[in-house]
Order: sequence, then C-alpha cells, then structure tokens
Amino acid sequence: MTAQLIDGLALSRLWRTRLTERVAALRARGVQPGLAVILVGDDPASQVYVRNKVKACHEVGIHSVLETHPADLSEDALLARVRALNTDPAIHGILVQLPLPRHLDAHRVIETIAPEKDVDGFHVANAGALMVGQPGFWPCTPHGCMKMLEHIGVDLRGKHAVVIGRSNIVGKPMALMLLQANATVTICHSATADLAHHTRQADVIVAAVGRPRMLTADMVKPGAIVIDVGINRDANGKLCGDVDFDAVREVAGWITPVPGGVGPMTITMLLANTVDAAERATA
Ligand SMILES: Nc1nc(=O)c2c([nH]1)NC[C@@H]1CN(c3ccc(C(=O)N[C@@H](CCC(=O)O)C(=O)O)cc3)C=[N+]21
Ligand SMILES: [Mg+2]
Repeated sequence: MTAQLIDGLALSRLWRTRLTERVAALRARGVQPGLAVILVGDDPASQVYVRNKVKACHEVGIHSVLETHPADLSEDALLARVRALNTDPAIHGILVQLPLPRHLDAHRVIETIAPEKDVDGFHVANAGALMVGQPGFWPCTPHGCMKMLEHIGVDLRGKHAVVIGRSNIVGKPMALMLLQANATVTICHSATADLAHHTRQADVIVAAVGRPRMLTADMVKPGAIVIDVGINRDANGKLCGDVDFDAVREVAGWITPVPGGVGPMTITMLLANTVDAAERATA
C-alpha cells in the first residue's frame, strides 16, 4: 500500500484564491488588510521565511510592511515598535519572527502585541481562547494541519491522535485542536518512555520534533494519517521532515511531504488570520 499525498501547495493555492476574493471585498469598502513583520538580526533561515511571508501577502493583496532591525536592538526599542504598530490603523496583523536574539525576552515581546493583532496566535489571550474554545487566533502551523485533515475528509471523532512534541507553538495547540475535533489525544515528548508503543496505536500522527526522519515505518500503523511538521536539514544539507518519508509512505494511508506540506499551509493560515483580523477590525 502506498499512501495518498496531502498536497499542501495545492491546498494553499485553493485557500489563497478564496482569500484574494475576501481581500478584494475589503478593498471595495476601502479597507486594505495590512501585516507588519518584524525581523531582528540576520539569521539567514529567518530572512528566507520572512521573505516568503511577504511574497505570500503580495500574492493575495495584503499590504505588508517588513521591518528589519540590527541584532543588537534593545528590548525597549523593540517593545516601542510593537506598541506603535498596535495603534497603527493600517496594520491589522503583527508578526515578530522567532527565534529572537538571546538578549530579547520573546515572551515579553509577544505579550506586548495587541491580542486582536496577534495573527501568530502566540499571545496568552489567544492561547487561552483556544484552551477554553472561545474565538481567537489559532497558531498557524497546527491550524494548517487541521485544514489538511479537514481537506481529506477524515472524521476525527473517536480517532486516536498522537502528537509528538509539546511546544507552545505546535504540539500543545495541535493537541487542543484535535481534542476540539473529538479525537482521543496523546501527547508524546522527549521524556516519553516508549514512543513507538504510542505511535503504533495512532490513527493520526503529528510529528513536531525537529529531528530528521525520526518517525520510521515500524512506528506507524498501516493506513494511518501522518502529518509531518518538521523542517530539518539532513547530513547532506537536504531539506527533510521528522518523518522517514520514503519508508513511511509504504505503510501510511495519507502523508504530507516536506517541502510542500505543512510549510505552505502555515503561511496560508497566517494570511487567513490577517484577513480575519482586518474583517474583525472593520466590521
Ligand atoms: N513568529 C513566527 N511565526 C512563524 O510562523 C514562524 C516563526 N516565527 N519562525 C520560524 C517558523 C518557521 N515557519 C515556516 C513557515 C513556512 C515554511 C515553508 O513554507 N516551508 C517550505 C520550504 C521552505 C524551504 O525551502 O526552506 C515548505 O515546507 O514547503 C517553513 C517554515 C514559520 N515560523
Ligand atoms: Mg514541537
């Protein structure tokens, strides 16, 4: 059995077409959705990601402002920039690219973003809203994973979902979203005693570990849905996920590729959150 591919690029194209229409409707009533992206320092990977986000905004008609700051920017100066954007009526979404240089407290910076402009969904107000099932911005990566699961038409009710990873950005919100969809959810992490024991029982596996090809074929139940959140470089410098794709695709029922899977959907959900923010701000 060879798994069916969940194509994040194709699904992104579909979503971005619909978002383009919503942006056009906003513009017809004089509202141009705006996203501010703040990049501190010159990490080459972050520069690539940020450029992709700006490009994606352009694609759907979102106005984007890219602010780049030197790596030695003071925390006070960064917080002042965030506060200025909080009150800027042309800006509906604010994203501070992570990771930040070590002297900056990411938590403090994120908590300074107005929750209604926190299109990353990282502010405690948005994390809390997800936790209690109230409206708010959902973090883009797990949200994109949910849209991929919806797209293939799987009913998650009563399914066993295993999330590997417990970060605030991916693992924890992913588990809450799956729970909200009535899955039975297990969260595994670096201290889990027998990871394969859990993953072998899973109908859905979300791998968000950051370790190249760590999910191997023997850890996957035949027919399972496998979502790969990892973006790693292997020993040869090749981009790869947390899933041993070539082997796991022979066991799984559905699988997301890297690249072309969760990554593009993450950016698409950022665009969707920004359009939502503009609609809510001007309703
Ligand atoms: N405040 C903040 N919000 C983020 O959402 C955020 C962040 N900081 N810091 C870094 C991570 C990483 N991230 C990615 C998004 C898309 C791709 C993506 O589109 N990847 C392509 C491949 C890109 C490549 O070739 O390297 C793909 O998977 O097909 C990757 C990584 C968002 N992040
Ligand atoms: Mg994680």
